[in-house]
Amino acid sequence: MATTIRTSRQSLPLLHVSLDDTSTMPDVFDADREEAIQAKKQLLAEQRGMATKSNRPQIRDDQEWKFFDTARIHVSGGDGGNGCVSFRREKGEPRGGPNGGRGGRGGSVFLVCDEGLNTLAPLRNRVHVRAYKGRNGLGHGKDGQKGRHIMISVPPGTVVRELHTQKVAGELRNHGDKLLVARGGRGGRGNAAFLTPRNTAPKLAERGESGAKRWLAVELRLVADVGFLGKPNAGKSTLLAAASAARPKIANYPFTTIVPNLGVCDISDEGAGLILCDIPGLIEGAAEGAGLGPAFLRHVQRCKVLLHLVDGSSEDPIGDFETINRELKEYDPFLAEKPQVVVLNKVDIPEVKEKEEDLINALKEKANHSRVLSISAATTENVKELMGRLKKFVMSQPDTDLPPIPEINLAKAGLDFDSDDYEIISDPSYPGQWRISGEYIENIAKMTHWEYPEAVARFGRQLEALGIAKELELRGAMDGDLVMVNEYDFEFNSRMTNLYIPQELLEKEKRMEAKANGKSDEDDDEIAWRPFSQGGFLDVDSDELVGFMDSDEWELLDDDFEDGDDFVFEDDDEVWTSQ
Ligand SMILES: Nc1nc2c(ncn2[C@@H]2O[C@H](COP(=O)(O)OP(=O)(O)OP(=O)(O)O)[C@@H](O)[C@H]2O)c(=O)[nH]1
Ligand SMILES: [Mg+2]
Repeated sequence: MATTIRTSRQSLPLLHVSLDDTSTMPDVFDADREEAIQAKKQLLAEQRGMATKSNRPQIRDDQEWKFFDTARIHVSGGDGGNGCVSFRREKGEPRGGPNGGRGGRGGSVFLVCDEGLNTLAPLRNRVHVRAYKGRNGLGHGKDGQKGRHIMISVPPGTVVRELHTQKVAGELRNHGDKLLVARGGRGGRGNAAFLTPRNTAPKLAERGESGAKRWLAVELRLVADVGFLGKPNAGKSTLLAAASAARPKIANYPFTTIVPNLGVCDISDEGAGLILCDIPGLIEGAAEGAGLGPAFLRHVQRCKVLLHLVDGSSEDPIGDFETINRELKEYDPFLAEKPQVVVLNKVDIPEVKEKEEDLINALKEKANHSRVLSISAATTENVKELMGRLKKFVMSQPDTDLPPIPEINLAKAGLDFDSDDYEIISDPSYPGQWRISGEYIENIAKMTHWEYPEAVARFGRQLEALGIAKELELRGAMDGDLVMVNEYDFEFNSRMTNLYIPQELLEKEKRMEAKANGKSDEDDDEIAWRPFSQGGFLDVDSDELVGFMDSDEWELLDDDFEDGDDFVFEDDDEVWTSQ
């Protein structure tokens, strides 16, 4: 079978535009000639249905493409910097006091309410949001710098939930409202913090606490005073355009509006400042999801008053009115309870004008109140009057619409979790093995530097203090059993003392003691002055820094900060004290 291979040459004639063919054009000045060429180019392109500068659709400016009212984002607070192990070294004082500084706190992630926004579109482009790490502590008692916070701007009316539990964490309603959604980790304490009369040369420090990490479901409920309701084509967008500077799309077909439009009333002094929200029209079956409207109904949940627009030129205006109210009741009884103002539209049309009085009376009867008015959104007849009355009515409404009650506090990180909240899991088919899970204990394990015997011993004391050691014993744990916390494991020891001190370190310790007592020999000396990370101790005349991580970590941290960045310091940053 013969296959046709499309070569570029084959497609060439299609694309080729003969610009040299100016024979049909009059011989004119260069500038004109240029213009003529452009005109011809455009003509050719248009004939072929190609997009040109002038006929290209203006997608960029189309608000409808930029409107998003839901988003999912993953936020992570920066990890705290690690504490540092270092000792003061001075001539004549070979073993000075500990002076390792504390790691800086990691930056946090905040959502901040910005009234200049009315869509969650920016969050769609940025799914993972990370705050900056705190820097590691340094010698000379210097604490590491704090990591920078990250602020995410969201529009008023943004409701934040934890995705996993769907619990509400809060709502950002007013400009400047701030919600902490992922706290940065605390910095680990340096060895200076572990100085006690009994231990004057603590060789331990903490790793930084990890920042909180979670997925969030973010949802926008526009905040407006008046929400428009009505069938498609009733003239809702026309009314919004008549009363405000908003310029929504208006056309004589249903579902012209496909996203909510907000406008601030700027006609008549009485109505000025009223925030109006125009949403897509509702149709029969909306409660079951028909049409576009239902998805947008939550945007009018925050409104104090609903403006129910009835198209006077419809075949059955009263039927329309009833349909909408029925659908509303079925879809969301809370919305159906909201006070309505009923407006008969299109009274500029003579046939409508004729029926105006009857329709108004019928609407009053069906609505069971007298807040019924006729207007023409197209000619703006009575629109000023309507806005003035609307504003008065809105002002008279009580502030019953409270923001959702927060059900979960996202301000917690690592050690803010309840220390009693742990679980000991054992499997009879694996005797002698125990797994401990719980946010608090897992964080403590993460903050322990397992290479430092003293740090491991301290972890043991913490297990004891939390009652976990006791609990293990009660459940039958024996000395030498395997205990696991996350990826860390160690041997159970009912006293939880001297956990896992490797033999070589113990020997080194002895040599140090011997040296301090003046009993060292040449060989020991050499070992003693090697850096701690290489198995030795400290240098003579300078601070010996022992970073917890290998040197890669330091370089990585440096990259996290750009020159000239200013760091945000928190006033309430607690300082840990040694126990
Ligand atoms: N004669 C007359 N026509 C009107 C009036 N108000 C709106 N219209 C026309 O009705 C048609 C629909 O108007 P829209 O404002 O787009 O209606 P809508 O309620 O926003 O419709 P959807 O967005 O589809 O829900 C347009 O052709 C408007 O010009 C009015 O007061 N008088
Ligand atoms: Mg519309």
